[in-house]
Amino acid sequence: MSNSNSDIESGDLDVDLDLTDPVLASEAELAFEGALRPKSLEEFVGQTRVRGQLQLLLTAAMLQQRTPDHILLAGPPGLGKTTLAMIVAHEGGRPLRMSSGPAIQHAGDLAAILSSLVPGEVLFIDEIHRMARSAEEMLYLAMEDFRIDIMVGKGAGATSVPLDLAPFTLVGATTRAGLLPNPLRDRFGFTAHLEFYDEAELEQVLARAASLLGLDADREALSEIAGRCRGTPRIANRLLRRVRDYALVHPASGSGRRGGRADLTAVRAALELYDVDALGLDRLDRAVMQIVLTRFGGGPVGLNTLAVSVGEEAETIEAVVEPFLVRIGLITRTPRGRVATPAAWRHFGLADRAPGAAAGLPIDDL
Ligand SMILES: Nc1ncnc2c1ncn2[C@@H]1O[C@H](COP(=O)(O)OP(=O)(O)OP(=O)(O)O)[C@@H](O)[C@H]1O
Repeated sequence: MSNSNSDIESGDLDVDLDLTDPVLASEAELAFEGALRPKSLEEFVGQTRVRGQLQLLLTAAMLQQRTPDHILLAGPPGLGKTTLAMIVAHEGGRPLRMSSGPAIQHAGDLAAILSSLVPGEVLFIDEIHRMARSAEEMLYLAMEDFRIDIMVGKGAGATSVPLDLAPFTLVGATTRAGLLPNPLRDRFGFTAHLEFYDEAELEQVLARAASLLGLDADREALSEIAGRCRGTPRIANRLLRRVRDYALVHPASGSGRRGGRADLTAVRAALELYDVDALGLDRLDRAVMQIVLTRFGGGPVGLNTLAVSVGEEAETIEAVVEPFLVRIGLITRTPRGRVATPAAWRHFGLADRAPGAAAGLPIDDL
């Protein structure tokens, strides 16, 4: 994909309300996202520990002239797993094949991919926890011995024919590392757990994206977006684009710049329009919190009940919504379900309805 500014700018002013789901993102959003992907570990912002570990792994492989060990990237969506897989291929000058767990529903799907890999190729399997069990078992042997056994024929006459594969590096990505069977997890030479980004790192991501977009953005404008993007670069970049739209439509007076300037006023107005609150909660986050607080009196609420109540997949709640709500201290996970914290009651202006409030307890003591 080309990385020129004109390519990035060609998808102007499409309106996309979804800020978290990559599947539902418009084509223009995906093109925009792709154009902003860092191409090297040096350009990749944050995740310092993981970057250092990956750098070591790739350099050692290069010095020994072998394919790097298999790598598992775990963490919530939008933190850079696909980007890192591309960097692993790019840094080593290796070709990259991309697939995903849901696309591998039979061992034959995987055999077709594995048998056509060229030596040294990087195979990226996104959502690897959703691959069919039969394919998973084929992958064990492929990862360990670069070999698979293909079954020929059926019933009593079936025989297994070994097939040697070209050496390759598997990069698996998952939002649910806990769902991977141990034999698969153990075959990765390195597992990276990606963390949410802090605000300083997100400001760097945003400054880079603004410069690639040719957008004149104030430091305080970027800092405001950084505080509202759920610790996630993908959301940071999408919010920046909405802010750019706003600045285009409402150019700041006297800026003298075509397309306007992204200042604090533009950021606040754009984020209000798109329903992103001061903590970065979007509509789904708020719907989840409202259910916990008002329908279940603060909890505990089980994951499935929560998912049904907001009309979402339990997996989306668990992988996308919950980690962020836990991280910013609005809910805690207990063995009996999700429970709202005092901070949640306060954030939603419901402190007087919190359990114990009627007895006059201060909210922090609840
Ligand atoms: N560390 C980073 N520095 C700069 N930009 C980043 C970084 N991490 C992610 N991004 C940006 O965020 C966007 C989303 O990243 P990416 O697609 O790699 O996330 P992901 O973890 O693979 O998400 P998913 O699990 O949904 O596939 C990319 O366009 C990329 O530009």
